[in-house]
Amino acid sequence: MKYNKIKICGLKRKKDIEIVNKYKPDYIGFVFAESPRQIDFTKAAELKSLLNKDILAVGVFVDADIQDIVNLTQSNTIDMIQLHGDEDEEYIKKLKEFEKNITIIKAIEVKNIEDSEKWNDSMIDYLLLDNGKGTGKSFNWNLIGNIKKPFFIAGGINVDNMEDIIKFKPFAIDISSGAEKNGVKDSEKIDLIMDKIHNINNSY
Ligand SMILES: O=C(O)c1ccccc1NCC(=O)[C@H](O)[C@H](O)COP(=O)(O)O
Repeated sequence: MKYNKIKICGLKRKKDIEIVNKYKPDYIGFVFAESPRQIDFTKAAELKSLLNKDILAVGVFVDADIQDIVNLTQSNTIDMIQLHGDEDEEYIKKLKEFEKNITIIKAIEVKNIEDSEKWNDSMIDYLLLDNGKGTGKSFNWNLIGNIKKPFFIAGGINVDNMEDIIKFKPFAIDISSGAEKNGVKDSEKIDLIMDKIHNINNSY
């Protein structure tokens, strides 16, 4: 059976953790890059200690210092890495050398078909196809190429377009703005999103 996973990104309050512990997405994201959703290392460690152990925490970085990423991994503040900047294969190789078991998601802004296909032979574990960085806007889904890596789809996803996205066979879908009301994560929206994914997964 195909099982579509969900990542809810940009958590920064205790209340957000209470919400995800209730609805249990597969992944949550802590954004360490500059953003209205930015969280510092100390707060992320505190929130991770409250997070249900079945939910994996993804650290979202933009061209960050590799040592910071390694420290956050070794302290178990994060379980996976999402690189959302201009990180190249050399950077990824270095990260894997520091931390052999690290799981890396490389986020890219999709502007043409080659954008996604050029990561097929990379050391990354997953690709994340996005419009930008938490923009709340979609990219042109017809530009999803012949991707060999399992991939997340992000960018402007919400409860109303989830079914359309699933047709492109992502490993997971990633939602941030679509799970917010007045700039913060919203319990009702996350409830609807999780309900929708359960219905989709049960329909196979
Ligand atoms: O969310 C941010 O503000 C952000 C800032 C800097 C780098 C990455 C960021 N977000 C990464 C994500 O994984 C978001 O979930 C993804 O871009 C989708 O966001 P949205 O379009 O708002 O659903």
